[in-house]
Amino acid sequence: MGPKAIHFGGGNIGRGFVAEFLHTAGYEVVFIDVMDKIISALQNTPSYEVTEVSEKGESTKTITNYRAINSKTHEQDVVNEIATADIVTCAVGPNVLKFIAPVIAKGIAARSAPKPLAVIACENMIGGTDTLHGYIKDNTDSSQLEALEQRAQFANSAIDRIVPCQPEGMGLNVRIEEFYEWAVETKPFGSTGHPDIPAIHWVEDLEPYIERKLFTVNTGHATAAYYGRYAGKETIAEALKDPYIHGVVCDVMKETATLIVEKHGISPQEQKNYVDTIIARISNPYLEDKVDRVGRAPIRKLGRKERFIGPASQLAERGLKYESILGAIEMALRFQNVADDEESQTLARILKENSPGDATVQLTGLERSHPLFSPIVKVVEQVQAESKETGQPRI
Ligand SMILES: NC(=O)c1ccc[n+]([C@@H]2O[C@H](COP(=O)([O-])OP(=O)(O)OC[C@H]3O[C@@H](n4cnc5c(N)ncnc54)[C@H](O)[C@@H]3O)[C@@H](O)[C@H]2O)c1
Ligand SMILES: O=P(O)(O)OC[C@@H](O)[C@@H](O)[C@H](O)[C@H](O)CO
Repeated sequence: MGPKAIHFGGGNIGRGFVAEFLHTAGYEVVFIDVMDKIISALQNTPSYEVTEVSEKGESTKTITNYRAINSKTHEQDVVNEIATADIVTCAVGPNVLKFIAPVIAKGIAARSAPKPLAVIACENMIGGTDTLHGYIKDNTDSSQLEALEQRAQFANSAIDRIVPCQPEGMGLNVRIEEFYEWAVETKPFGSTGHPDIPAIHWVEDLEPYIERKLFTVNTGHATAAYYGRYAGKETIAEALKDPYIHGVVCDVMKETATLIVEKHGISPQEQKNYVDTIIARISNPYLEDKVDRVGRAPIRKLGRKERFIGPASQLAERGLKYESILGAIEMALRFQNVADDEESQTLARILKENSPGDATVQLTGLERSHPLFSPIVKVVEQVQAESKETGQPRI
């Protein structure tokens, strides 16, 4: 019998990235989700296809050897699976980590295997696994906390592959880009050694990888999404065809590059090559990645350690330029009342009900004494003024 992986989140990146590479590494994958539609499709379909699409054409892999459990209706089954698994991964979204933690805590408490469970959260966020670890500790009896640290090892990761929302009628099949990067820190595995997953790039210090990824790929991507939506574009590729938006995205990435080069000692040429690759990747017309997916959850994206405030605050602290990022933040603030995006409704409410300073604190978590605080307050004020005139931001 091969090793067993429990993966939370049978969505785009779950099926199109994590499960693909766990499968290739020889793992049986047990998908855990709360959506009946995904669970029954996974339970009733013995394989699905992951197709890489690029200008070179298409290349398809078939994924098999998986099962699926609905954690909403079969929690004890999930606990039993975790008790005998080798690895737990998740790609559920940063805001969902607190909801999956209780069942993971119960699963770890039920373990008797001598080898610790490897836990790797695969979310777009800094310290995703640390955050999940914190929630798991909150859900573990204080008498069991020492045992928890012996039974499981928690490693942060940086994960990069564009997996758009899939068109209707695709079933479980996923169309994705060819490029991928999955960096995971080695330290938490100590003398046990890390799991054997060839797709993973094991690194001692994850910070340069996660910051470079989040502050380049995701900052640029979100900038294209917010400017694109404002200009009435449907996809990121369409947005980047617009010379003005293309220029703004490049300017934003130039600013974040200054930080990446200065803070992480990456050479300017290496960072430039990285940026050029990202521009080509996000311009991929074969992906049909919608601006609403990339802009989703604007409050999360405006968070203190996230893709805009994260780099802009660090640039401001160093006295470096961040004006283009400020423009992207202004566009993010205009991502209000977007269909099926709860945070975009909350954003509209926060901007309507609060003073510019209070809204800035609520949305960004910036300290009032921070050098970035006043420039953001001005941007918030500007967007609030537009909404007052018309009842809506200028979209
Ligand atoms: N799509 C991408 O291009 C991409 C790339 C890198 C990283 N990510 C990150 O991966 C994560 C997931 O993104 P996605 O695009 O796959 O989103 P998605 O919405 O396609 O998938 C999320 C899945 O999690 C499931 N889920 C929600 N609550 C759950 C719960 N309590 N228990 C179990 N499952 C639950 C949902 O039903 C859904 O199937 C996010 O953090 C995202 O930032 C996405
Ligand atoms: O997943 P989010 O909402 O954090 O960000 C949206 C996209 O930028 C993101 O999913 C990218 O496609 C991905 O991070 C590429 O690796």
